[in-house]
Amino acid sequence: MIKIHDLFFKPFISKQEIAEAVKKIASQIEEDYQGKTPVFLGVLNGAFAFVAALSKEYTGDCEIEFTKLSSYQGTQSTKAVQSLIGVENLRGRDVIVLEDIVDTGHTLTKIIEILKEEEVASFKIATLFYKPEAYHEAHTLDYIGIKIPNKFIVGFGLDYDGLGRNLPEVYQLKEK
Ligand SMILES: O=P(O)(O)OC[C@H]1O[C@H](OP(=O)(O)OP(=O)(O)O)[C@H](O)[C@@H]1O
Ligand SMILES: Nc1nc2[nH]cnc2c(=O)[nH]1
Repeated sequence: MIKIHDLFFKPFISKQEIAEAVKKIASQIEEDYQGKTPVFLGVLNGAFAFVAALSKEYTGDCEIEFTKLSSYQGTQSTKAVQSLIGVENLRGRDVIVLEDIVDTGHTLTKIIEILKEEEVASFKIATLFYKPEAYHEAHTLDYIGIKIPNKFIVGFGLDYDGLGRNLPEVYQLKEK
């Protein structure tokens, strides 16, 4: 068990399980994008670890870009998702959005809205972690690493109030 700020977290997803999920997504994308050069669009800050891991497993040509939005404060999602960094130069490109986690889907919905405005050629969504019980948006997720229950997690890019992103495995909030 670990303590971050005021909360306790228990080990939940191991390094090996994460590595396997990343490899699975990389090979699915490779199969679907043969002969193409997709742009991996990482959603900062959380997706940095997933983008780094996935891009090292991906053997085809690809470009890597980042966008930054923010919806979480503490352990609660807020509805107000704001675009902070633009997504320039994506017009006509095959974009794959890389998310560390899809929870309520508010962040994703905003990103999709932006991608449509940018007139990309195509886009797909890849997420390392997915909370099906929390997701109520319409868009289908194309590549899913690991489905998890609707409980707050930290590690492998995901933070609790700024801390925990550097943990190499994932921890789940321990209920009192
Ligand atoms: O599906 P949702 O409920 O919108 O939650 C998913 C988003 O929440 C986290 O980002 P956050 O807004 O916490 O910013 P961060 O990546 O900088 O930590 C995560 O990285 C996703 O982008
Ligand atoms: N750290 C963290 N960020 C999130 N953003 C959406 N869901 C989560 C979660 O479970 N943990």
